[in-house]
Parts: sequence; structure tokens; C-alpha cells
Amino acid sequence: MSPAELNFITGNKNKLSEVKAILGDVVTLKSQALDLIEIQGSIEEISLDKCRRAAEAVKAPVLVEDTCLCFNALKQLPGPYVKWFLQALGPDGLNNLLLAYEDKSAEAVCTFAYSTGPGHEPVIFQGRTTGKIVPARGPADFGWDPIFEYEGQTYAEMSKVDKNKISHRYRALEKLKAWLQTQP
Ligand SMILES: O=c1nc[nH]c2c1ncn2[C@H]1C[C@H](O)[C@@H](COP(=O)(O)OP(=O)(O)OP(=O)(O)O)O1
Ligand SMILES: [Mg+2]
Repeated sequence: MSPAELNFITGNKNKLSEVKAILGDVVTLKSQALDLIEIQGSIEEISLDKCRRAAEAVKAPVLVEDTCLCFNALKQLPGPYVKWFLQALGPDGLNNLLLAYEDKSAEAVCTFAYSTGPGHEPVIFQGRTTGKIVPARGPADFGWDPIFEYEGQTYAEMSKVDKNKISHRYRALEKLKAWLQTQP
């Protein structure tokens, strides 16, 4: 039987509402907002470390997630550091980073990590969606949604329902759901 309840540790309300919408009735999602230290490293290392820290802090099973936005022309930067780039430059500034390059292709990468508690090595589930970086279109409700275009529409122009059918987060949660079903 899969855990009936997951405790998703995040400080991001938009992530939380997408995860709730995508998981639906499959699991009961609890959440706690903790400001966890995020190390530098590979995408996987960052999520694993974040999960270990969350499990230590909460002393119980935890789910965490780290999101990256990777520009191919910039050798996958800003990647895990997109939060700081976005805070400093805004979506328009992020788009401007690619002005000097012809290649506007990008990948949104979502990496969940789940641990059954302190001292238990986390498992990771990753989803990727390929798109391109464009001048902002659509409501600026969530992060870099207005500049990430997938099949002709930016994430911000899509309804939440449509974004949640193709997003990096949806693809990662499909893997998490499949794994939960295999758990005793
Ligand atoms: O689907 C998305 N569409 C647009 N923007 C997004 C999305 N998902 C994350 N984002 C933004 C939030 C943050 O600026 C950065 C990721 O940083 P990241 O550390 O994973 O998120 P966070 O610090 O806000 O929340 P948390 O407490 O879970 O670490 O990209
Ligand atoms: Mg964070």
C-alpha cells in the first residue's frame, strides 16, 4: 500500500497548488513551508540534499522538489539557479539573456525527492519538458511561466489544467505516482 499521506516541504504556494491539482485524490497532501538551504551541484545532488535536510528538520517522511530552467545556448544555465536570476532580472531579463544567441531552446526540469525519514536515502523522480524562451506573454502569476513556450503557447497562456497535462512537474509526478503503487 502506498503512503496515504505525503508531506510536501516547499515555500512556494504555486508549486503546492499544482502538485495538489496533479495528484488529485491519489494521495492526501500535507504541506509545510520551510526555507531549506539549497547547495550548488548537479540537479540530482541538489534535490537529494534538500530532501535529507527536510527529513532531518521534520523528523518524518518528506517530499521536496527543485525546479530548474535550462537554456541550451547557455550550456544549461541558469538551471537550478533560475530562482536568483528571476529575482534579479525578472522574466524579461531572463529572455534578454538569449538575445545574443539564435538557439532559444530550453528545458524545464522538475526533480522530486522523497525520503521515509532522517537517515533514509531519498529516491528521486524527474520530469522534463522541452520548449523555447520567448518575450513574455500571458499573466505573470507564476515565476518564468510567461517566457516558456511549449507548442505555440507559453505556460502562462495555458489554463492550469492544460499546463498540468504537459508540464515538467506533471511528468515527474507521473513517475512518483507509479512508484507509490509499487510500495508495500
Ligand atoms: O512551473 C513553474 N513555472 C514557472 N516558474 C516556476 C515553476 N516552478 C518553479 N518556478 C520558479 C520558482 C523559483 O523562482 C524557481 C525554482 O526554484 P526552487 O528552489 O525550485 O523553488 P522555490 O524556492 O520557490 O520553492 P521551494 O521552497 O520548493 O524550493 O523557478
Ligand atoms: Mg527553493
